[in-house]
Amino acid sequence: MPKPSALQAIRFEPPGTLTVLDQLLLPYDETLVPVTGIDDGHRVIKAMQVRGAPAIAIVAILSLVVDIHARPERWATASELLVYITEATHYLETSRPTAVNLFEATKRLRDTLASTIHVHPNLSVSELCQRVLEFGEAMLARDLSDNQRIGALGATWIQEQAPHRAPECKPEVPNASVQPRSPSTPATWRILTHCNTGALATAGWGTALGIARSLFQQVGEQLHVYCTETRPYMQGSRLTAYELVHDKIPATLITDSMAAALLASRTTNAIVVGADRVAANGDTANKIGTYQLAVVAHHHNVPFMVAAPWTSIDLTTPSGADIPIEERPSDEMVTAKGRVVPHTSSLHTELPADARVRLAAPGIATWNPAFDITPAHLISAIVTERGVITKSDSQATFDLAGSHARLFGV
Ligand SMILES: CSC[C@@H](O)[C@@H](O)C(=O)COP(=O)(O)O
Repeated sequence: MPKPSALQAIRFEPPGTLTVLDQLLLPYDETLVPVTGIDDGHRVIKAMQVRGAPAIAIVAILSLVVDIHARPERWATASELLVYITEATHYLETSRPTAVNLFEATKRLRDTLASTIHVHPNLSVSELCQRVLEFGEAMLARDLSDNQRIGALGATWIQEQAPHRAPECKPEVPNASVQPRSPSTPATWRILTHCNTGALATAGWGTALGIARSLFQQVGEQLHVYCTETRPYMQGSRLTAYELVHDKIPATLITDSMAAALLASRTTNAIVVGADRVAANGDTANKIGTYQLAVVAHHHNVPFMVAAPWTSIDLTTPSGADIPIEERPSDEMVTAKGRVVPHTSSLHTELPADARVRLAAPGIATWNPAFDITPAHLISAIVTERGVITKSDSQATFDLAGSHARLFGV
């Protein structure tokens, strides 16, 4: 089990104690929220107190673990418990629709338990509860090891494949979080990332941000990470910046609208993002704003990398057109309600509270998709824990079913 750290989104003490870091309050407040069962699990996922494709799946399953261990006397047989688990996992699936990790984990759990009971018809309720606990603990351990593998593979790929930066590049934007780099010393390696894909979105280390961590381990201060704010939830300014400052990785925050100007003014080795669902042809659903970064990367001939464990790859979904895109409530876009206020003015304190969290004119209509689809032809590489998957420039899509067969030896 990974040792507790300030960045640990999920804290589980087997078999029945689960808390999550309330990410609506970061970076200003580190509050742990207890998750005592599937209702709490559904609520913290839907409200985005915990978020990130892998973390959503892990918290859903662990909320079921604590739920069934609370009062196992509710069931007389393992088969009765399996009925409850089946209903509970389908309920947890209604929390958020896009990240496939949740559906992969719930289906795999149901199939595993049904097979177990078929082979061991006399399994007791407590023995089945134990199997669910082991399943959840294995998810935590596997996600962390997957991320560290993705980080190492991605960092190596960038150093081997991404264009080395010209020395005459402009220096980095001054960086307050570590010893300010002398203006005349530009970084050797520069990457841009979007949303939050670090320890706060996973069991630890992270996927795209895991690549940044691994690259920092290898090249140190010669790395400079640029992260976008990622409106409207602000995963970048509130969470990724928090992780980068915590790890003392040289970094600069930019607004979402600055990405094209950054690539136009500073040679960037790669744009590295995560994924909520990668379709069989490589089309990728990720945080809203990812698609436009891929277009900008293509225009500037910058490698565009998707970092995703195989639990985020959905071979049953043929293309991006088939991926459900979550729409979030309007007030999450036009107010800071429910999360820390990104721009609380110290002036005008006489205004009513609502006016101080309102970010748009009352009455304006909104469109608030939480994700968008990046077509496979804009993606240079998909970094998985089993290997980096690429395609020739003449290929518009990936053959991920073929990659899976090759990498898993099936
Ligand atoms: C390793 S996290 C990968 C993705 O889940 C991440 O990039 C993302 O889009 C998160 O969206 P969120 O809405 O914060 O759950």
